[in-house]
Amino acid sequence: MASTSLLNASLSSLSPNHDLIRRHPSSPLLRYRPVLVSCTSSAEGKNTTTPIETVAKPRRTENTIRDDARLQRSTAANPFSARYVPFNAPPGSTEHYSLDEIVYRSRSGGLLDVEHDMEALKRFDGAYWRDLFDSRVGKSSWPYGSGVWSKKEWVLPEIDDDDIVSAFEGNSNLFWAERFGKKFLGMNDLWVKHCGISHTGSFKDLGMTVLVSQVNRLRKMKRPVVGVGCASTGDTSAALSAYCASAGIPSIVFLPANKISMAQLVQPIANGAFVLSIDTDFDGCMKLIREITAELPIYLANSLNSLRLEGQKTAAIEILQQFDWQVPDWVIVPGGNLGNIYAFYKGFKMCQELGLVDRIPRMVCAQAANANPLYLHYKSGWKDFKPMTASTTFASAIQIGDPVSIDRAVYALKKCDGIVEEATEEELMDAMAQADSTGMFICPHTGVALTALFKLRNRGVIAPTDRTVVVSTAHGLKFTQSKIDYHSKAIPDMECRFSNPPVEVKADFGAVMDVLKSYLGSQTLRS
Ligand SMILES: Cc1ncc(COP(=O)(O)O)c(C=O)c1O
Ligand SMILES: N[C@@H](CCOP(=O)(O)O)C(=O)O
Repeated sequence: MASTSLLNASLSSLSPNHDLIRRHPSSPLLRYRPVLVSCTSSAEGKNTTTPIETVAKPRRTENTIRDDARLQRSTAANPFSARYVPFNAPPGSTEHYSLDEIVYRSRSGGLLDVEHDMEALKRFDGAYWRDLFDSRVGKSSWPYGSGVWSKKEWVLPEIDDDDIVSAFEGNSNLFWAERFGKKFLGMNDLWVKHCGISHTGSFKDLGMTVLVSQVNRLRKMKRPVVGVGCASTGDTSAALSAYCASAGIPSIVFLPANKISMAQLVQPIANGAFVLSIDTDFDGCMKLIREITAELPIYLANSLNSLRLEGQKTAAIEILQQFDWQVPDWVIVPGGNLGNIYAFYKGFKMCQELGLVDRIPRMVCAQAANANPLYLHYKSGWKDFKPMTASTTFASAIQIGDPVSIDRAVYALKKCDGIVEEATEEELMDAMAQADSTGMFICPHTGVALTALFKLRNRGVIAPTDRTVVVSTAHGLKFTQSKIDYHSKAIPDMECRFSNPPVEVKADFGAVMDVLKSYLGSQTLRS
């Protein structure tokens, strides 16, 4: 007999809604000090030298890994740089800003992008970059033990290692979804990139390490940054508050009241952020934080700030790396404020432009049907974009109706021959339950992405043997209430076809035997 009460009892009073040291030549400073001088050049004049192991010096016990990094620092000038430029600027545009300026918008009010000196990066060939990035995986050297900072030259090349605030984020698991792919989709090459198995439980850590590191640098430069603020559906605020707390920087978070999960709410509270619970939705909070950061010395941490995307793009590079630099056919990403889909595109595109791979994957952006402005825009043939008021969705972190990165998302999807899909509440919850039943424990947003996969497989757009990666954006443990509701069959108008409620049984040998025999019998019959 199903026991809703068992599942809900302990949580009912709480839930606000349903919910390094091997010294390694991994520093580019180390690499271009001796290596550039002595390197051999290829036909195109590129450095083809691959990273060389240096002998590990015994570690002085009083040194921290930061001290070790300082000792390894080269005196040679850093050849790499980056700056802000208007996003998708017209040819001939000369507008640009130093990354040390506090600027979120171009002169015309448009989005910004971080532009790297690609000519400097191109002085090294694809094999060089592949080998360099590969040489840094799994190390504890500061800061390269981080999956983000292992790509530092492509992220924030000019920051001093001492200013970096990192939890050694990234290097997340790329899970071969063998049983899920075979059982539900007839696929043999399906993968889930678990970006949510991370310091604060979502992919936001990848961007936040970059943003908070730059803030740390700005504060040391005595720039007027008293605190860092964001609007959030729960994950950005968790990441911001953790990285700020780690660096001793005040954080301020604007949360839509009663619209985020309890696990997400408690994260900034525990990390000492100044938490404002505001009686509006995410879009209302976003509007407020933009107005407030224009008035007060609070640095904006949402993905409107293009620095964030520099960290997030490393997840795309990591996927290629984990496939030994083979390019998957499809990458499916759940979308809300729409920074991440562009970040993935940018990561893949840089790998192609710098010769690490020869093509980029097609991408799919998946939205909840209750918050689907991008989907509607796509369906209209990219005609007029209309922001909307998003309705409640179990995929609460993407309950966003007026995404700030709409232009970035459309650009990325057009460039990669991308597709936009949507998922109803029932579809996303069923997909989440199906994935969980094969050993995963995913969040509802990943359920949205899996629904998109189901639909594209059913329509024959994605073939059974296509190598496909579904990006899982948050840890399922942040969204347990939605799973409790589902498995309790406590969701109005939802069949909850894959629910698996606990069975209540008396503490009696015979009674336990009876239910077990019945269970085992049903298993035998099914196999
Ligand atoms: C768990 C989760 N998945 C997906 C997204 C969507 O990412 P983006 O806003 O970059 O589209 C977000 C945040 O919006 C999120 O928190
Ligand atoms: N899901 C996000 C929404 C805000 O997105 P951002 O990437 O612009 O910060 C959250 O967790 O707050």
